[in-house]
Amino acid sequence: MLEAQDLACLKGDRLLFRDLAFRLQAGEMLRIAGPNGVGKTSLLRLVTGLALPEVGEVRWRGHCIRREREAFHGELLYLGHAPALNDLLSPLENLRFACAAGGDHVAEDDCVQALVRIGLENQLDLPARVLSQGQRRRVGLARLFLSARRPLWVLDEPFTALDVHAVADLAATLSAHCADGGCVMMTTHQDAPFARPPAVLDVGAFAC
Ligand SMILES: Nc1ncnc2c1ncn2[C@@H]1O[C@H](COP(=O)(O)OP(=O)(O)OP(=O)(O)O)[C@@H](O)[C@H]1O
Repeated sequence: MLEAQDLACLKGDRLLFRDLAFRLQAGEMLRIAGPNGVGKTSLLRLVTGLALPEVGEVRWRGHCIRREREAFHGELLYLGHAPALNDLLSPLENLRFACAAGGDHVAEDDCVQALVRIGLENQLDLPARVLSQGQRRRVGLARLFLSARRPLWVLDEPFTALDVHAVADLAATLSAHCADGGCVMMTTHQDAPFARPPAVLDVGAFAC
């Protein structure tokens, strides 16, 4: 479904990696590994089309994502490493805004159910500024329950700040998405109890 060939990434005047290639099929999970600063987030930004590679290209369903941008983004859910919340809005308002901004027209009841399912039933109407770091992370992750129709999930450090039960729940959610024919590409520095261990792409192996 998703593949990259000969990718090179330039940041400032520094080439982070080159000749990077991978393939991600339906039902598969790929973990992007490597030390701090090696270029994992930078790779996710290339893969999502938020940044352009210096060399190489990314293909989705055989088409270059630069040429089929709209169709590709309609099938992609990208969650960055920091939950992008408006501190003045509640989790419910933030989730509804994120869905609308991403082009998903989701009913309020479905947003409430997603937040309850991710463990925020007691925080639905609080301003986001009073939430703990783990609760902030959960608000962003609630989108996963509203994005089953998007087969490709690209997640930057989704486990950060989650407690042990939330890590297990998220691992199960990601495993279920793959079992349903979706695919997941993520960075993480921690182990999680996936149904099947993900394939690993070590960006350090392509570092310049
Ligand atoms: N505009 C820029 N100019 C120069 N260097 C940059 C620029 N933006 C990012 N970098 C560098 O690019 C490198 C890769 O950053 P990136 O966030 O992709 O790393 P990472 O592997 O995701 O790290 P971490 O594990 O800490 O999240 C870092 O060394 C960073 O300092």
